[in-house]
Amino acid sequence: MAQELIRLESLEGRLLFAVPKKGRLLQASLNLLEGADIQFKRENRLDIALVKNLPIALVFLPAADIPTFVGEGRVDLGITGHDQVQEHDAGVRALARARRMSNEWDTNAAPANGKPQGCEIVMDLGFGVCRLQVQVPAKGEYQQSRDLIGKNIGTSFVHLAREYFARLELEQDGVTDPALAEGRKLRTKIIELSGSVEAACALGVADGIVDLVESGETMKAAGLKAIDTVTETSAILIKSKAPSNPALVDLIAARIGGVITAQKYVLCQYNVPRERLPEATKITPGKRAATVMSLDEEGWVAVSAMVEKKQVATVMDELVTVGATDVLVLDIHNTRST
Ligand SMILES: Nc1ncnc2c1ncn2[C@@H]1O[C@H](COP(=O)(O)OP(=O)(O)OP(=O)(O)O)[C@@H](O)[C@H]1O
Ligand SMILES: O=P(O)(O)OC[C@H]1O[C@H](OP(=O)(O)OP(=O)(O)O)[C@H](O)[C@@H]1O
Repeated sequence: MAQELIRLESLEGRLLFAVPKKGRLLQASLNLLEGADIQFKRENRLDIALVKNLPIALVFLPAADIPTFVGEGRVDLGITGHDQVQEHDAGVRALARARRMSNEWDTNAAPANGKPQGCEIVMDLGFGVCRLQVQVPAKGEYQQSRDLIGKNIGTSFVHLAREYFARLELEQDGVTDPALAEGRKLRTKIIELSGSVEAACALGVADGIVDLVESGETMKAAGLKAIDTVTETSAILIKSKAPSNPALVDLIAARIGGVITAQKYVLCQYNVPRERLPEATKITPGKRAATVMSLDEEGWVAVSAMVEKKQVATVMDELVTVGATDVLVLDIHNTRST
């Protein structure tokens, strides 16, 4: 406790950066921090770590809570899933609707710390890619989401699931007037589950579920199939609308952006006869433009250009067909551009 108090005091003047404390996004987030040279040592059981080389404190939080902390301006920056931000925003919309219905207007809605509410997406981080899908027993009677109207749905994403089924119910009932839509009670029952959602159908808790799917292994093992996608998601960097140190937020964003670019691209170098250069640079246009240098051999040039990793094999094949030789592919450790 004493150690925790000392730490809280030393947060003074530091930018607060929320990082998922466990789960699917943790390791990739730590790799990003390392790539961005954000140095820290996380003490055992402590969810706050002071960064040694920058005025930043990392706060390790559940991915699902990070949009709330950033959105309320308690924390300046955060890494979480886009699905979690969407779920949080759907929750905010539900609360606003409930307040409108009960005529409870302004006082509770004002942020306690006076900061503007909500978070902004700074960039996609390229990992944690998956889909939030409606799933039903593979051998069951339900074929489309509409068949689940009025049934029990198990999920951790209750607000997104509610909005999804509310839309389906409106469509089915032919309601187009937003005023009529506002006060309607949902016929579909959304059951909040905090984990192992895929077991809900087999255990008779739910008729269908709304859960994340990446490889589909979990879904298949549970005897389920996907019948619709609620949203697609990946990890994102978010910032509060009023960060305590905007310049430091921009610096961190630039560093993280550089690491992501480095992970996404390789450097392709080759030699090519000068007269084939236009064809070659069409294949490797580079991020801005390819670098072309003269070779100490008449009629030849050396070219280097960044190429997306996932395209590099095809690019190499194509370069050879236009007469390139000595094609090399090099890893990029880090990058920075404006
Ligand atoms: N199979 C997956 N593949 C890719 N990304 C995933 C996958 N499962 C979850 N994610 C991403 O990671 C985020 C956190 O999910 P995760 O299951 O790791 O949560 P958690 O914080 O460990 O909580 P829980 O205790 O509910 O499992 C999700 O919101 C989603 O953005
Ligand atoms: O399509 P797949 O590749 O099988 O991935 C999907 C699973 O991954 C996530 O759960 P996770 O394993 O993180 O644990 P959890 O169920 O406890 O959230 C998600 O909730 C699915 O269950």
